[in-house]
Parts: sequence; structure tokens; C-alpha cells
Amino acid sequence: MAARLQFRDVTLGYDRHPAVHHLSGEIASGALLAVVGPNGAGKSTLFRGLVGILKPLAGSIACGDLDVRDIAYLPQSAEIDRSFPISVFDFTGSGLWRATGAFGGLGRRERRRVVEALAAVGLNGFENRPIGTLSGGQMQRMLFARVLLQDAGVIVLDEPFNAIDAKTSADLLALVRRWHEEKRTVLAALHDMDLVRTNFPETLLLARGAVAWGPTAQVLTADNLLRARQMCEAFDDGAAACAAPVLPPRAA
Ligand SMILES: Nc1ncnc2c1ncn2[C@@H]1O[C@H](COP(=O)(O)OP(=O)(O)OP(=O)(O)O)[C@@H](O)[C@H]1O
Repeated sequence: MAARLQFRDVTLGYDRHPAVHHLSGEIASGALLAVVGPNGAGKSTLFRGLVGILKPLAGSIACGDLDVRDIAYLPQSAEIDRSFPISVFDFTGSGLWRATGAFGGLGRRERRRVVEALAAVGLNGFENRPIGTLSGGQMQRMLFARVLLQDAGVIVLDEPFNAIDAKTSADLLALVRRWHEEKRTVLAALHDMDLVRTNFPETLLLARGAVAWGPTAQVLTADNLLRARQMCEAFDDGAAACAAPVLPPRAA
């Protein structure tokens, strides 16, 4: 399948300090890719770069003819301001902004789609609840409903199954499988290696740079996981962005 997304020696970071370092590689259209690595490995940073929230310090991310609006992004739920006074319906409906425009109202058809998306994630009857009243698992379901509505070709999920119960994980994982069957490109940052081994054919093991990238069974070896941990521990958080590659680039 054709490459859809390409990391070209990309460095991403904050205040000129790199958090993802000289990453090169490509993701084929329709891939189902897990991005794993220790805390602080750069997974969220990589996703922020991919969805255009963070501009590369060096290198680039190529998305072919994809418009950034064709990438749906599910941030870590900790990044959602739960005190913001917005209902579950309105928050979820913001997934339709590509169709309606940022300030466009929702017609009858769109309102029905929002209700259907909430039903698809098991949140019927929650429409009028303020988002601040949702449990962690309900919040996660709502974020999935918003992604569903975006109907995007590329779906980027940052720790989508974090701190949720087994039933909710199974329901949401079924959605991920469906997106994969629909030939969408799906990337997910994950910590549960069993879940990755069982459900994700490809994996990028990140430790600021790529430790390994390819078929999941070949990537998630004890040696690679140990190397990733050691690389993260050794990384200097205050390092300045540099010009020369430190790690060998690997491609999927
Ligand atoms: N907004 C920010 N400003 C400054 N530094 C940041 C910011 N966000 C992340 N970092 C730093 O960038 C590095 C990579 O963080 P990132 O959140 O991308 O890692 P992660 O792999 O997603 O970690 P986790 O598994 O803990 O979610 C960390 O050292 C972190 O402290």
C-alpha cells in the first residue's frame, strides 16, 4: 500500500528542547500501528506534530495530499478541560466541524448523527449532561464518539484505553477494528503490551527516537523494551536541538 504519512528526520520538542529526536519512517495507508514506549518517550509529542499542533524543530512530516482536517485526533483525556461548561451533545457535535465549519449550526440531519454516534459508544441519554459530570470511561467513550463523527481517513488515538474497565476497552477496541476494516489509517499510543500484541499488527517502539519499527512480534522483544527504557532514562531533557542524527532511522 502507498505511504500515507512520512516522518522525514523530524525533531519535535518544546522551547527548542527536543522530545522526539530525528525520527524517519513511513506509515502505509490503512496501517494499524501501535506507538509504544516508556513515560516521556515522546509518543504524545509525535502525535501533536502529526496533527499539526506542534511545528517540527527540524525535519518534516509529510501527509501527501491529506488535509490536516482529514486527521481525527483523540487526545489524552487529561488534556480535556472538564470544567468547560459544555454538554456531551455539543462537545461530540464539534466532531462535525469539518462538515459544518467551526461556527456552523447543526441541522436536523447532523443532530441525528450526533445522537447516533453517542448511541454507538453506549452513551444514549447522556446528551444533556455537562462533560464535567462524566466518569473517566464515559469521557473516553465521548471522545471516541467525536472521532466517529469526524469520519477521517487517519485516526490518531493518544492512550485511548487508559484507566478504563475491560468492557469499555473491548467496546472501544471493536471500533478501532472497524476503522481498520474500513481501510482507515489508525495510530494509537498504548502501554498495554498484551493488548498491542493481540490487536496491532505493526508497532513503533519510541524512546525519543525509533528503537524498533515493524511487525509487532519483532518489535516487542525483551531486548528492545530494555533498550527503550535505558534510552529514555539516559536522555537529557534539557538537551538543545541538534543538526546531526543520533539514532539510526528505521522504516516500517
Ligand atoms: N508542553 C510541554 N512543554 C514542555 N515539555 C513537554 C511538554 N509536553 C511534553 N513535554 C516533555 O516532552 C517529553 C516527551 O513527553 P510526551 O508527553 O510526548 O511523552 P509520552 O511518551 O507521551 O509519555 P507518557 O507515556 O507519560 O504519556 C517529556 O520529557 C515531557 O516532559
